[in-house]
Amino acid sequence: MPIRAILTDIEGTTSSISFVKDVLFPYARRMLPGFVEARGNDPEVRRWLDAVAAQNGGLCDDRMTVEVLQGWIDEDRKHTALKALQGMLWADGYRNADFTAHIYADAAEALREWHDAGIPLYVYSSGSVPAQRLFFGHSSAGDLTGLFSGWFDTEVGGKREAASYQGIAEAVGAKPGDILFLSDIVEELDAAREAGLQTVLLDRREDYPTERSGEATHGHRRVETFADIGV
Ligand SMILES: CSCCC(=O)C(=O)COP(=O)(O)O
Ligand SMILES: [Mg+2]
Repeated sequence: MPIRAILTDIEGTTSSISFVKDVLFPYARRMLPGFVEARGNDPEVRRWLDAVAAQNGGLCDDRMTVEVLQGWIDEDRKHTALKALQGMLWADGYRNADFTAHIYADAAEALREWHDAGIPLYVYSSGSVPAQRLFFGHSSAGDLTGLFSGWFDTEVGGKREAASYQGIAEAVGAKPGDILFLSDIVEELDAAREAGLQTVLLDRREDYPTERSGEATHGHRRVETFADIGV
């Protein structure tokens, strides 16, 4: 089947899980209390703090809200409010060069090749769109933002829901069957396949030391690097 657009996940797909879990999440956890104290009255920050407080019975003061958010970071909750706040926190880290976003060399190379071949590239991650732009703008392979034609986060819907992929196909103006979705999570690939997208499972040894095979792949084509995708 022809591929007219490629949609990619980030964590575990273009980039290592350990960079997100061992660098980005601890940074956000550490910086959160000072950030809320300094910027808690900015409307863009307040909006998300209030959303978290409302979800917890509306009785939270900021200190309690910070504790709730730190708990969500520990649980790796993909909550839109947490992801929006994390994006704001990481902006400082990238600006101060506290870290550079990890991208697998094979992913950077393939993304450049596909872009040069005229294939539109899109990102779909639980990380907020501003966080995605920061990530690819400060990556170990340089500023890759120019390679992408569009960005999607959980504002379009959850990554395990078929409707999200239908929404993305409509937004990019392509037939679902012409889009290839890349992810390390089989439940995300299941949802994309249900919406009619083509799928490939990234099964990177660094992220998943035990190879996923047989039933664990849910019938999705499996590769270990972007070089094996063969678009
Ligand atoms: C681009 S922001 C850092 C990644 C992140 O916060 C996250 O939750 C990654 O989720 P993904 O959907 O890319 O697996
Ligand atoms: Mg992922």
